[in-house]
Amino acid sequence: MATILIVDDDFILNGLIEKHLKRAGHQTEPALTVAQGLALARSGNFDLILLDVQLPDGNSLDFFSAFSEVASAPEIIIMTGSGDPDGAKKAIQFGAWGYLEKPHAVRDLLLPVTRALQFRAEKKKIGVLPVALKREAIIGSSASLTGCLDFVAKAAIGDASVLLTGETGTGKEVFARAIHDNSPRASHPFVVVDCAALPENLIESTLFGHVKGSFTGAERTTSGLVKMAHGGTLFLDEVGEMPLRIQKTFLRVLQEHRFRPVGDSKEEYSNFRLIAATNRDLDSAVDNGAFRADLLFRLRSLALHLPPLRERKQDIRELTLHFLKRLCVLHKVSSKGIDDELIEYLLAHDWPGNVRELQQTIEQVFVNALHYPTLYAFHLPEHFRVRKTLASMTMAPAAAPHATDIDSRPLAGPPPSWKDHKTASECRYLKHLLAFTRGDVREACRVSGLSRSRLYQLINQYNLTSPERSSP
Ligand SMILES: Nc1ncnc2c1ncn2[C@@H]1O[C@H](COP(=O)(O)OP(=O)(O)OP(=O)(O)O)[C@@H](O)[C@H]1O
Repeated sequence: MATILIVDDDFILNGLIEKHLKRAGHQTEPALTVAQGLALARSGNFDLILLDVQLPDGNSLDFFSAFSEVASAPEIIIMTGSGDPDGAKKAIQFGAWGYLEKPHAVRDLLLPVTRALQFRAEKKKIGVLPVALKREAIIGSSASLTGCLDFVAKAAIGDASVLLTGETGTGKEVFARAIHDNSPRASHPFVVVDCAALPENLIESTLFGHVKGSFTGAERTTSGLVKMAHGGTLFLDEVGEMPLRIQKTFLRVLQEHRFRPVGDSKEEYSNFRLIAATNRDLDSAVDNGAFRADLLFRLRSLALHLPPLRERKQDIRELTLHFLKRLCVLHKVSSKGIDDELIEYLLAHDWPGNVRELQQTIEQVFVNALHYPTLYAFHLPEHFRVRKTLASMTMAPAAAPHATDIDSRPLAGPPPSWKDHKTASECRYLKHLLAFTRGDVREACRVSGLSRSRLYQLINQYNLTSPERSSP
């Protein structure tokens, strides 16, 4: 006998399902809304939840993780209208046990329920009932983010190498840490290697260590980052920037977990798990000969692509509240409210710098509103307000200058290829950025929303004068 929660606002259907399940010997509880369902799920000890999608107080898929993460970690079967392949796909991506089309929900009920309960019983027997994921640093409950969290839960169990891809600022490092923190290696170090910032002449020594006197300046024997990650996780950030000659060496290290410190005759061993991240298309890099196919194959045993923020705007409000709360605690000021118009502005933006850009924007808003109890759109950086004001004027959208446009003059003559145009614009933007921030890397990152390593990567790519790397 199992305990089953039925969340469906159709009172009659709910009753029919209850009757059916009770006849089969199960205990049931009905709920008519997301809120009621969540309250019951949190206070009860359910084996299974039958979850309708469209409920009076919201789409239950938006709360899927809240249902699945309650203490009893129930199986979930989604129920929705017929002919909704998207709903079915989403349900499975979220980790639902199964999917029932509503018109036949009563008729077809018992088979999936029995299977889900059998599966649960087996899980209990072999002791793999999911434990709640540690995800304090990861905010958001959109469908795509929840899918990424499911990946974290699965990836954390084993030792296979993981490749995280996604635009700058989407949270690749945050997810790498979450995999580590949820893994059996959590009590050992998480060591970050920023491949874009490795000094060319010291790469081997930084990674593998060196013995005293092996080169000028090697005053004492030092361990490298690979050794430091022994027992824990080695995180190769911006792995696409790793020079080819090191890629070859690293492939062997990855296969054998053995390496030789600079100037040493003996090999050392390190039992690390590898997670790598990149915002580059490594398949194209392989085609261009800039990245080794065999290394990519090794890195990509498990792969996760993190969606850009513009594709999961449902997370913006939650992230904003989180960043604001953190700032209030940090600066020891009482909590502040957020005006709805401000959220509208944030939702209208495309966030090329993703969560990092949102975080920096909220920091700016916080500073501008330091003495106010509520944050208003007025406190946003100027370019947000300029763009919104222009958009709301009668001006045709195409004629409205974009605040971040570098050159809004009409183009003349035959257009260059898209690639040439993109290269020229990127280079011009970088020059403008570096001149505007007088080469201050931290400021350039803040203004552009680029990460430090991505900025260096672009500076190298366009052969621009590299600013000081020592600034924090
Ligand atoms: N889901 C999230 N919840 C809370 N904070 C997040 C989330 N995703 C990213 N952040 C924050 O955004 C910032 C950028 O995240 P992170 O460095 O992990 O991105 P990234 O994809 O590794 O960027 P890059 O490719 O530029 O190195 C960090 O301050 C991080 O804490």
